[in-house]
Amino acid sequence: MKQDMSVSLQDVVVRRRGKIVLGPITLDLPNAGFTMVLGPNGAGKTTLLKVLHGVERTSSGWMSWSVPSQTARDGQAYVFQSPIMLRRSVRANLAYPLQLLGLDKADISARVTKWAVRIGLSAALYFPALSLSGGEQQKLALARALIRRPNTLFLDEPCANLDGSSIREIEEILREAVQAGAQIIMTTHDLGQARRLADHVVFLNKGQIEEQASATAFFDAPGSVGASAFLNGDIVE
Ligand SMILES: Nc1ncnc2c1ncn2[C@@H]1O[C@H](COP(=O)(O)OP(=O)(O)OP(=O)(O)O)[C@@H](O)[C@H]1O
Repeated sequence: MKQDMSVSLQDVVVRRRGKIVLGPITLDLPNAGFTMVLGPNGAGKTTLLKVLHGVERTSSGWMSWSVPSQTARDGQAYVFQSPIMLRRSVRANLAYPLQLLGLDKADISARVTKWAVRIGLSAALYFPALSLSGGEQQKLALARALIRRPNTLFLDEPCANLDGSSIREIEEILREAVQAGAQIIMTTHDLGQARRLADHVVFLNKGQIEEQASATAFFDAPGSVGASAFLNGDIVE
């Protein structure tokens, strides 16, 4: 059974070299399936994802999940824009998070086999992960995150620089994860992808939340000047 992992931020501020790069942010984020964090370059999207994941030091404010913070942390996975692979085989990369969880060998083998098939890499199980193409590495990174069945998956631009067929495959895997009960909080510069996947949108501009809405409301009738400009492909002031 997946737990409902909603999160609240109150007056959260992140400073770097004395400059505010995010906040102050006050936000109640429901578990909405797919939440897209959108906004222009440098708006603070990656920083917000890292705050939510607990790996970005905040200067002030507080955050609370609807479950104890350790439970929230244990249920999270984060896939970076450039996947970080162990310098080992595809199989070792898939097995690693399950070994950390202490699962028995039979369970690990079954899950690794299932995911290798799912991402089309069953013939490459013993290849070095670093010999894979960019799209294959990204699918492997995603599988390595999903193989331990997280409640909350953070994805920072998971499809940057990938071709159309890789994007399609990755979106399908993400949809299945949400159908299975995970929530996904992700950034993308691909507005087509945001429209295809989003249930909920958080729009950031200059470190501030300018709008938060259901995907339908956001895309059909954006409520802020910045979001309208962003959706029109204009320069966002
Ligand atoms: N290590 C750092 N030191 C100082 N400033 C940083 C650092 N990393 C990011 N910033 C600044 O913090 C702000 C927010 O960056 P962030 O990466 O969160 O934005 P973003 O919306 O994800 O951008 P992009 O769409 O370009 O990935 C930007 O102004 C950026 O220049």
